[in-house]
Amino acid sequence: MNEHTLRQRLVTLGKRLYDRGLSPGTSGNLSVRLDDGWLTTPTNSCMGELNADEISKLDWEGNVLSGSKPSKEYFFHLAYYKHRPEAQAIVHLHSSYSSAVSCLKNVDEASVLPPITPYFVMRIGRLPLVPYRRPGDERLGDDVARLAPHYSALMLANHGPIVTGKDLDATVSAAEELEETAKLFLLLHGHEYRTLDADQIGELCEHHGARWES
Ligand SMILES: O=C(O)[C@@H](O)C(=O)COP(=O)(O)O
Ligand SMILES: [Zn+2]
Repeated sequence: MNEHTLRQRLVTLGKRLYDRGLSPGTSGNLSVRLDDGWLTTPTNSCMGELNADEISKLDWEGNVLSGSKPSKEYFFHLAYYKHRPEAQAIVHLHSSYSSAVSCLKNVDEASVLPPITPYFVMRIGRLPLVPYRRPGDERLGDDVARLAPHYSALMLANHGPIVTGKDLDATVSAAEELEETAKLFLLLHGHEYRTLDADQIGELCEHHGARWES
């Protein structure tokens, strides 16, 4: 897709996330790679009301080339792109169930959600917890740089998820699926439940390119 189409797609998908209640108020940010830089949502923008012409365009040093002032967290998007070449797009949300899970005590910090469904394993994989930092704290860029080569998605403690993917549409879909998995996980609280076993996960890795190694 060319830049013009991707700008329109950011507007459409931002509205979809907002309308589904996954990005309340002015929370969250989206970005996508271009051949000559990358696009991100402006800081303090409402995902439901993005304007294609105001979307910020940056270079690979983080300089703004056009558009409005970018997300204050442009630096963790940049870190993900630099350290995970296959990441073509990034979605950060404050979606309720995922954010609720990000606040739980005693979660497995190697993956805050267990492998309860195939789709979660295939589209997200292991989801490590990133220790809490104030939103906008540039040390988040270092955290992301360290983890990006190994994980397609991260959970920011007491905040929300960051999801990457092979293109913008796939990344938004994966973020939606993550939210559903977080919801299932919380619904299962207090119940005995199965997780996928090592053989079942291995099969997903073999047939669908999933990754679940520690
Ligand atoms: O939680 C925050 O403040 C940010 O992580 C966020 O979601 C929105 O920040 P901007 O992208 O700067 O609007
Ligand atoms: Zn946030």
